[in-house]
Amino acid sequence: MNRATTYDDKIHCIADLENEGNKKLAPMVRDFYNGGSMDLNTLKENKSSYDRYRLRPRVMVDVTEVDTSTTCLGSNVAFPLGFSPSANHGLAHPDAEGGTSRAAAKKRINMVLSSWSNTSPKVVAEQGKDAGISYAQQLSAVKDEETNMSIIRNAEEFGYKAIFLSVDCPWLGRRLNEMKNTFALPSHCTFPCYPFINGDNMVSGDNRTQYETNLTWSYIKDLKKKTKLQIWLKGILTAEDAELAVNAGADGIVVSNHGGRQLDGAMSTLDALPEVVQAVRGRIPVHIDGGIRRGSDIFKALALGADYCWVGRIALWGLAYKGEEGVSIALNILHDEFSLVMALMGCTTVQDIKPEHLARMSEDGRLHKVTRRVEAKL
Ligand SMILES: Cc1cc2nc3c(=O)[nH]c(=O)nc-3n(C[C@H](O)[C@H](O)[C@H](O)COP(=O)(O)O)c2cc1C
Ligand SMILES: CCCCC(=O)C(=O)O
Repeated sequence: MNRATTYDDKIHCIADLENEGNKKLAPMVRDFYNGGSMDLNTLKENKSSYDRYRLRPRVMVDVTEVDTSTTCLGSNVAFPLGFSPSANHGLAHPDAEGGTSRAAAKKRINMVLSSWSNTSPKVVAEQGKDAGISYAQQLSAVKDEETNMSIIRNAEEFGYKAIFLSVDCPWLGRRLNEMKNTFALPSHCTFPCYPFINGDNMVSGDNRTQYETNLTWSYIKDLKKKTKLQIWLKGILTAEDAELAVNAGADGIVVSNHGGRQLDGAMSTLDALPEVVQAVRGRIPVHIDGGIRRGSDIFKALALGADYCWVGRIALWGLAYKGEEGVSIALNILHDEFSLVMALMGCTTVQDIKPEHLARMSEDGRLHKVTRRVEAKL
Protein backbone atom coordinates (compact mmCIF):
# COMPACT_ATOMS: atom_id res chain seq x y z
CA MET A 1 0.00 0.00 0.00
CA ASN A 2 1.64 3.23 -1.09
CA ARG A 3 -1.10 5.78 -0.79
CA ALA A 4 -3.19 6.67 2.20
CA THR A 5 -6.68 5.17 2.11
CA THR A 6 -9.79 7.28 2.59
CA TYR A 7 -12.36 5.71 4.88
CA ASP A 8 -15.24 8.13 5.07
CA ASP A 9 -15.61 11.77 4.07
CA LYS A 10 -15.44 12.91 7.69
CA ILE A 11 -13.16 10.37 9.35
CA HIS A 12 -9.44 10.29 8.60
CA CYS A 13 -8.04 9.40 12.02
CA ILE A 14 -9.30 8.34 15.44
CA ALA A 15 -9.46 11.97 16.62
CA ASP A 16 -12.02 12.63 13.86
CA LEU A 17 -14.01 9.61 14.99
CA GLU A 18 -13.92 10.83 18.58
CA ASN A 19 -15.27 14.25 17.50
CA GLU A 20 -17.95 12.96 15.17
CA GLY A 21 -18.99 10.06 17.41
CA ASN A 22 -19.31 12.32 20.43
CA LYS A 23 -21.54 14.74 18.50
CA LYS A 24 -24.14 11.99 18.20
CA LEU A 25 -24.29 11.17 21.91
CA ALA A 26 -26.55 12.64 24.58
CA PRO A 27 -24.35 14.61 27.04
CA MET A 28 -24.90 12.14 29.87
CA VAL A 29 -23.72 9.20 27.75
CA ARG A 30 -20.89 11.18 26.19
CA ASP A 31 -19.58 12.09 29.64
CA PHE A 32 -19.98 8.51 30.91
CA TYR A 33 -17.93 7.15 28.00
CA ASN A 34 -15.25 9.83 27.87
CA GLY A 35 -14.96 10.56 31.55
CA GLY A 36 -12.73 9.15 34.23
CA SER A 37 -12.35 9.57 37.95
CA MET A 38 -11.66 12.79 39.87
CA ASP A 39 -9.41 15.27 38.02
CA LEU A 40 -8.88 12.96 35.02
CA ASN A 41 -5.09 13.12 35.45
CA THR A 42 -4.52 9.42 34.80
CA LEU A 43 -6.90 9.51 31.85
CA LYS A 44 -4.89 12.36 30.30
CA GLU A 45 -1.52 10.75 31.13
CA ASN A 46 -2.50 7.51 29.46
CA LYS A 47 -2.53 9.44 26.20
CA SER A 48 0.27 11.94 26.77
CA SER A 49 2.73 9.22 27.83
CA TYR A 50 2.86 8.07 24.22
CA ASP A 51 4.12 11.52 23.19
CA ARG A 52 7.15 11.17 25.47
CA TYR A 53 8.55 8.57 23.10
CA ARG A 54 10.02 9.26 19.69
CA LEU A 55 10.57 6.70 16.97
CA ARG A 56 14.05 5.67 15.76
CA PRO A 57 13.37 4.45 12.25
CA ARG A 58 15.64 2.04 10.41
CA VAL A 59 15.89 2.53 6.67
CA MET A 60 17.04 0.56 3.64
CA VAL A 61 14.98 -2.48 4.59
CA ASP A 62 12.85 -4.29 2.01
CA VAL A 63 9.34 -3.45 3.23
CA THR A 64 7.46 -4.63 0.15
CA GLU A 65 5.68 -7.12 2.39
CA VAL A 66 4.78 -6.10 5.93
CA ASP A 67 3.16 -8.79 8.06
CA THR A 68 1.22 -7.18 10.91
CA SER A 69 -0.31 -10.43 12.16
CA THR A 70 0.32 -11.96 15.55
CA THR A 71 -1.26 -14.47 17.92
CA CYS A 72 -3.45 -13.75 20.90
CA LEU A 73 -5.43 -16.22 23.04
CA GLY A 74 -4.66 -18.97 20.55
CA SER A 75 -5.90 -17.08 17.47
CA ASN A 76 -3.98 -15.68 14.60
CA VAL A 77 -5.11 -12.05 14.43
CA ALA A 78 -4.67 -9.38 11.76
CA PHE A 79 -2.70 -7.05 14.01
CA PRO A 80 -1.87 -6.67 17.71
CA LEU A 81 -5.07 -4.91 18.75
CA GLY A 82 -8.38 -5.93 20.28
CA PHE A 83 -11.36 -4.52 22.14
CA SER A 84 -11.11 -4.04 25.88
CA PRO A 85 -14.30 -4.64 27.80
CA SER A 86 -16.49 -1.57 28.10
CA ALA A 87 -19.94 -1.40 29.61
CA ASN A 88 -23.12 -0.36 27.86
CA HIS A 89 -22.46 -0.38 24.11
CA GLY A 90 -26.23 -0.14 23.78
CA LEU A 91 -26.09 3.50 24.85
CA ALA A 92 -24.06 4.32 21.73
CA HIS A 93 -26.08 2.55 19.03
CA PRO A 94 -28.67 -0.22 18.69
CA ASP A 95 -25.95 -2.43 17.09
CA ALA A 96 -24.43 -2.50 20.60
CA GLU A 97 -21.90 -5.25 21.44
CA GLY A 98 -23.15 -7.36 18.50
CA GLY A 99 -21.96 -4.65 16.10
CA THR A 100 -18.62 -4.34 17.87
CA SER A 101 -18.21 -8.10 17.65
CA ARG A 102 -19.04 -8.24 13.92
CA ALA A 103 -16.54 -5.48 13.20
CA ALA A 104 -13.88 -7.34 15.23
CA ALA A 105 -14.65 -10.55 13.32
CA LYS A 106 -14.44 -8.79 9.94
CA LYS A 107 -11.04 -7.36 10.79
CA ARG A 108 -9.97 -10.61 12.50
CA ILE A 109 -9.08 -9.27 15.93
CA ASN A 110 -10.10 -10.39 19.43
CA MET A 111 -12.66 -8.96 21.80
CA VAL A 112 -13.19 -8.95 25.56
CA LEU A 113 -16.83 -8.62 26.54
CA SER A 114 -17.76 -6.59 29.61
CA SER A 115 -19.89 -8.35 32.20
CA TRP A 116 -21.88 -5.11 31.97
CA SER A 117 -22.71 -5.66 28.30
CA ASN A 118 -26.19 -5.01 26.98
CA THR A 119 -25.93 -7.98 24.61
CA SER A 120 -25.69 -11.58 25.77
CA PRO A 121 -22.32 -13.35 25.69
CA LYS A 122 -23.90 -16.02 23.47
CA VAL A 123 -25.04 -13.54 20.81
CA VAL A 124 -21.73 -11.66 20.93
CA ALA A 125 -19.67 -14.82 20.37
CA GLU A 126 -21.97 -16.04 17.60
CA GLN A 127 -21.13 -12.97 15.51
CA GLY A 128 -17.54 -14.13 15.16
CA LYS A 129 -17.89 -17.90 15.13
CA ASP A 130 -16.57 -18.29 11.57
CA ALA A 131 -13.79 -15.74 11.86
CA GLY A 132 -11.40 -17.75 14.01
CA ILE A 133 -11.02 -14.93 16.51
CA SER A 134 -11.02 -15.35 20.29
CA TYR A 135 -13.39 -13.88 22.81
CA ALA A 136 -12.74 -13.40 26.50
CA GLN A 137 -15.30 -12.64 29.18
CA GLN A 138 -14.47 -9.84 31.58
CA LEU A 139 -15.59 -10.29 35.14
CA SER A 140 -15.92 -7.69 37.87
CA ALA A 141 -16.30 -10.10 40.75
CA VAL A 142 -19.33 -9.38 42.89
CA LYS A 143 -19.96 -10.55 46.44
CA ASP A 144 -22.36 -13.28 45.34
CA GLU A 145 -20.10 -16.09 44.06
CA GLU A 146 -23.04 -17.81 42.35
CA THR A 147 -23.44 -14.78 40.09
CA ASN A 148 -19.73 -14.83 39.27
CA MET A 149 -19.86 -18.54 38.50
CA SER A 150 -22.91 -18.20 36.27
CA ILE A 151 -20.95 -15.73 34.13
CA ILE A 152 -17.99 -18.11 34.00
CA ARG A 153 -20.20 -21.11 33.10
CA ASN A 154 -21.80 -19.16 30.28
CA ALA A 155 -18.38 -18.14 29.00
CA GLU A 156 -17.34 -21.81 28.98
CA GLU A 157 -20.51 -22.85 27.19
CA PHE A 158 -20.29 -20.19 24.49
CA GLY A 159 -16.67 -20.86 23.58
CA TYR A 160 -14.90 -17.99 25.34
CA LYS A 161 -11.18 -18.61 25.79
CA ALA A 162 -10.52 -16.71 29.00
CA ILE A 163 -11.88 -14.79 31.93
CA PHE A 164 -10.39 -11.33 32.27
CA LEU A 165 -10.78 -10.60 35.96
CA SER A 166 -10.73 -6.87 36.66
CA VAL A 167 -8.58 -6.47 39.73
CA ASP A 168 -8.58 -2.68 39.88
CA CYS A 169 -12.11 -2.06 41.04
CA PRO A 170 -12.81 -3.46 44.51
CA TRP A 171 -14.37 -0.04 45.08
CA LEU A 172 -15.80 1.95 42.22
CA GLY A 173 -13.85 5.08 41.22
CA ARG A 174 -15.26 8.50 41.92
CA ARG A 175 -16.53 9.64 38.55
CA LEU A 176 -17.67 13.18 38.95
CA ASN A 177 -19.46 13.28 35.61
CA GLU A 178 -21.88 10.61 36.79
CA MET A 179 -22.64 12.63 39.91
CA LYS A 180 -23.11 15.88 38.01
CA ASN A 181 -25.35 14.28 35.39
CA THR A 182 -27.14 11.98 37.85
CA PHE A 183 -26.30 9.19 35.44
CA ALA A 184 -29.24 6.86 34.90
CA LEU A 185 -29.79 4.09 32.38
CA PRO A 186 -32.59 4.21 29.86
CA SER A 187 -35.12 1.39 30.24
CA HIS A 188 -34.04 -0.37 27.02
CA CYS A 189 -30.63 -1.18 28.55
CA THR A 190 -30.52 -4.59 30.14
CA PHE A 191 -27.58 -6.67 31.41
CA PRO A 192 -27.75 -10.30 30.31
CA CYS A 193 -24.96 -11.27 32.74
CA TYR A 194 -27.04 -9.77 35.56
CA PRO A 195 -30.56 -10.66 34.39
CA PHE A 196 -32.11 -9.73 37.72
CA ILE A 197 -31.31 -6.02 37.23
CA ASN A 198 -34.38 -4.23 36.05
CA GLY A 199 -34.04 -0.62 36.92
CA ASP A 200 -31.65 2.15 36.31
CA ASN A 201 -29.11 1.23 38.94
CA MET A 202 -26.11 -0.89 37.91
CA VAL A 203 -24.47 -1.27 41.29
CA SER A 204 -27.06 -1.44 44.03
CA GLY A 205 -26.90 -2.75 47.59
CA ASP A 206 -27.65 -6.24 46.28
CA ASN A 207 -24.81 -8.78 46.78
CA ARG A 208 -25.29 -9.88 43.19
CA THR A 209 -24.07 -6.50 41.91
CA GLN A 210 -21.95 -5.24 44.82
CA TYR A 211 -18.27 -5.53 43.95
CA GLU A 212 -16.30 -8.00 46.04
CA THR A 213 -13.97 -5.99 48.25
CA ASN A 214 -11.90 -8.85 49.65
CA LEU A 215 -10.37 -10.34 46.52
CA THR A 216 -6.85 -11.54 47.32
CA TRP A 217 -4.37 -13.76 45.50
CA SER A 218 -5.95 -16.97 46.81
CA TYR A 219 -9.07 -16.09 44.78
CA ILE A 220 -7.07 -16.69 41.60
CA LYS A 221 -5.89 -20.08 42.79
CA ASP A 222 -9.47 -21.03 43.73
CA LEU A 223 -10.83 -19.80 40.42
CA LYS A 224 -8.27 -21.84 38.52
CA LYS A 225 -9.69 -24.95 40.22
CA LYS A 226 -13.25 -24.07 39.26
CA THR A 227 -12.77 -23.50 35.53
CA LYS A 228 -10.54 -24.64 32.70
CA LEU A 229 -10.72 -21.21 31.10
CA GLN A 230 -7.58 -19.11 31.22
CA ILE A 231 -7.61 -16.52 34.00
CA TRP A 232 -6.12 -13.15 33.07
CA LEU A 233 -5.74 -10.25 35.47
CA LYS A 234 -6.74 -6.86 34.12
CA GLY A 235 -5.53 -3.87 36.06
CA ILE A 236 -1.95 -4.66 37.11
CA LEU A 237 0.42 -1.64 37.24
CA THR A 238 3.44 -2.73 39.29
CA ALA A 239 6.32 -5.21 39.18
CA GLU A 240 5.36 -6.41 42.67
CA ASP A 241 1.84 -7.38 41.65
CA ALA A 242 3.06 -8.82 38.36
CA GLU A 243 5.30 -11.24 40.27
CA LEU A 244 2.41 -12.19 42.60
CA ALA A 245 0.13 -12.67 39.60
CA VAL A 246 2.57 -15.11 38.00
CA ASN A 247 2.93 -16.97 41.29
CA ALA A 248 -0.85 -17.17 41.71
CA GLY A 249 -1.10 -18.89 38.32
CA ALA A 250 -2.47 -16.06 36.17
CA ASP A 251 -2.38 -16.94 32.48
CA GLY A 252 -1.77 -13.36 31.43
CA ILE A 253 -1.74 -9.75 32.58
CA VAL A 254 -3.30 -6.63 31.16
CA VAL A 255 -1.44 -3.52 32.28
CA SER A 256 -4.43 -1.27 32.75
CA ASN A 257 -5.79 1.50 34.96
CA HIS A 258 -9.33 1.04 33.70
CA GLY A 259 -8.92 3.90 31.25
CA GLY A 260 -8.39 6.37 34.12
CA ARG A 261 -11.80 5.57 35.60
CA GLN A 262 -10.62 4.12 38.92
CA LEU A 263 -7.63 5.52 40.84
CA ASP A 264 -6.88 9.01 39.59
CA GLY A 265 -3.17 9.75 39.98
CA ALA A 266 -2.23 6.17 39.16
CA MET A 267 0.66 5.73 36.74
CA SER A 268 -0.14 5.78 33.07
CA THR A 269 -0.13 2.33 31.58
CA LEU A 270 2.75 3.03 29.20
CA ASP A 271 4.86 4.20 32.16
CA ALA A 272 3.93 1.08 34.13
CA LEU A 273 4.56 -1.33 31.26
CA PRO A 274 8.40 -1.69 31.43
CA GLU A 275 8.50 -2.70 35.10
CA VAL A 276 5.74 -5.24 34.58
CA VAL A 277 7.47 -6.67 31.50
CA GLN A 278 10.73 -6.91 33.40
CA ALA A 279 9.12 -8.63 36.40
CA VAL A 280 7.24 -11.14 34.28
CA ARG A 281 10.35 -12.16 32.31
CA GLY A 282 8.34 -13.74 29.52
CA ARG A 283 6.64 -16.30 31.77
CA ILE A 284 3.14 -15.17 30.73
CA PRO A 285 1.92 -12.68 28.12
CA VAL A 286 1.72 -9.00 29.05
CA HIS A 287 -0.91 -6.87 27.33
CA ILE A 288 -1.75 -3.18 27.72
CA ASP A 289 -4.68 -0.81 27.35
CA GLY A 290 -5.30 2.88 27.96
CA GLY A 291 -4.77 5.91 25.76
CA ILE A 292 -3.99 4.08 22.52
CA ARG A 293 -5.29 6.22 19.68
CA ARG A 294 -2.90 5.68 16.75
CA GLY A 295 -1.01 2.98 14.94
CA SER A 296 2.22 4.48 16.26
CA ASP A 297 0.93 4.03 19.83
CA ILE A 298 0.54 0.30 19.21
CA PHE A 299 4.09 0.23 17.85
CA LYS A 300 5.45 2.04 20.92
CA ALA A 301 3.68 -0.29 23.36
CA LEU A 302 5.07 -3.33 21.54
CA ALA A 303 8.55 -1.81 21.52
CA LEU A 304 8.32 -1.50 25.31
CA GLY A 305 7.48 -5.18 25.62
CA ALA A 306 3.69 -5.51 25.34
CA ASP A 307 2.54 -8.56 23.40
CA TYR A 308 -0.81 -7.08 22.44
CA CYS A 309 -2.85 -3.88 22.83
CA TRP A 310 -6.50 -3.29 23.62
CA VAL A 311 -8.69 -0.22 23.14
CA GLY A 312 -11.85 0.74 25.01
CA ARG A 313 -13.37 4.06 24.02
CA ILE A 314 -12.55 3.79 20.31
CA ALA A 315 -15.20 1.09 19.84
CA LEU A 316 -17.74 3.33 21.58
CA TRP A 317 -16.96 6.31 19.34
CA GLY A 318 -17.19 4.09 16.27
CA LEU A 319 -20.54 2.71 17.36
CA ALA A 320 -21.85 6.17 18.17
CA TYR A 321 -20.77 7.45 14.77
CA LYS A 322 -22.25 4.71 12.54
CA GLY A 323 -22.87 1.50 14.47
CA GLU A 324 -20.91 -1.52 13.26
CA GLU A 325 -19.66 0.39 10.21
CA GLY A 326 -18.16 3.07 12.45
CA VAL A 327 -16.30 0.40 14.44
CA SER A 328 -14.97 -1.07 11.19
CA ILE A 329 -13.77 2.38 10.10
CA ALA A 330 -11.84 2.64 13.39
CA LEU A 331 -10.20 -0.74 12.91
CA ASN A 332 -9.26 -0.04 9.29
CA ILE A 333 -7.67 3.25 10.30
CA LEU A 334 -5.65 1.68 13.13
CA HIS A 335 -4.58 -1.29 11.05
CA ASP A 336 -3.47 0.91 8.12
CA GLU A 337 -1.64 3.30 10.45
CA PHE A 338 0.12 0.43 12.19
CA SER A 339 1.16 -1.15 8.85
CA LEU A 340 2.54 2.18 7.66
CA VAL A 341 4.50 2.80 10.86
CA MET A 342 5.98 -0.70 10.67
CA ALA A 343 7.08 -0.09 7.08
CA LEU A 344 8.58 3.31 7.83
CA MET A 345 10.32 1.88 10.88
CA GLY A 346 11.88 -0.86 8.77
CA CYS A 347 9.97 -3.70 10.47
CA THR A 348 8.41 -6.45 8.39
CA THR A 349 7.11 -8.60 11.24
CA VAL A 350 5.77 -7.79 14.67
CA GLN A 351 8.73 -9.68 16.19
CA ASP A 352 11.07 -7.12 14.61
CA ILE A 353 9.74 -4.38 16.92
CA LYS A 354 12.34 -3.75 19.65
CA PRO A 355 13.03 -1.25 22.48
CA GLU A 356 15.86 0.20 20.37
CA HIS A 357 13.20 1.58 18.02
CA LEU A 358 12.35 4.17 20.66
CA ALA A 359 13.90 7.20 22.30
CA ARG A 360 12.37 8.58 25.47
CA MET A 361 12.20 12.31 26.05
CA SER A 362 13.21 13.36 29.53
CA GLU A 363 11.91 16.45 31.32
CA ASP A 364 14.78 18.58 30.05
CA GLY A 365 13.72 17.72 26.49
CA ARG A 366 16.65 15.40 25.83
CA LEU A 367 16.15 12.15 24.01
CA HIS A 368 17.49 8.89 25.42
CA LYS A 369 17.69 5.74 23.38
CA VAL A 370 15.60 3.04 25.02
CA THR A 371 17.01 -0.31 25.96
CA ARG A 372 15.06 -2.79 28.02
CA ARG A 373 17.57 -2.45 30.89
CA VAL A 374 17.39 1.36 31.16
CA GLU A 375 13.65 1.53 30.72
CA ALA A 376 12.93 -0.96 33.44
CA LYS A 377 14.41 1.47 35.99
CA LEU A 378 11.72 3.87 37.17
C1 LIG B 1 -17.44 3.50 29.13
C2 LIG B 1 -16.44 2.53 29.64
C3 LIG B 1 -16.85 1.41 30.32
C4 LIG B 1 -15.92 0.49 30.79
N1 LIG B 1 -16.37 -0.64 31.38
C5 LIG B 1 -15.48 -1.55 31.82
C6 LIG B 1 -15.93 -2.76 32.39
O1 LIG B 1 -17.12 -3.04 32.44
N2 LIG B 1 -14.98 -3.60 32.88
C7 LIG B 1 -13.64 -3.33 32.81
O2 LIG B 1 -12.83 -4.12 33.26
N3 LIG B 1 -13.20 -2.21 32.23
C8 LIG B 1 -14.08 -1.33 31.74
N4 LIG B 1 -13.63 -0.19 31.14
C9 LIG B 1 -12.18 0.01 30.98
C10 LIG B 1 -11.68 -0.58 29.66
O3 LIG B 1 -11.71 -1.98 29.67
C11 LIG B 1 -10.26 -0.16 29.33
O4 LIG B 1 -9.42 -0.49 30.41
C12 LIG B 1 -10.10 1.32 29.01
O5 LIG B 1 -11.22 1.80 28.30
C13 LIG B 1 -8.84 1.53 28.17
O6 LIG B 1 -8.64 2.86 27.91
P1 LIG B 1 -9.03 3.58 26.53
O7 LIG B 1 -10.51 3.81 26.57
O8 LIG B 1 -8.22 4.82 26.58
O9 LIG B 1 -8.65 2.67 25.39
C14 LIG B 1 -14.54 0.72 30.62
C15 LIG B 1 -14.11 1.85 29.93
C16 LIG B 1 -15.03 2.75 29.44
C17 LIG B 1 -14.54 3.94 28.68
C1 LIG C 1 -20.61 -0.40 37.34
C2 LIG C 1 -19.36 -0.43 36.57
C3 LIG C 1 -19.51 -0.14 35.14
C4 LIG C 1 -18.46 -0.61 34.25
C5 LIG C 1 -17.11 -0.05 34.44
O1 LIG C 1 -16.23 -0.74 34.87
C6 LIG C 1 -16.82 1.32 34.05
O2 LIG C 1 -17.75 2.09 33.75
O3 LIG C 1 -15.64 1.69 34.06
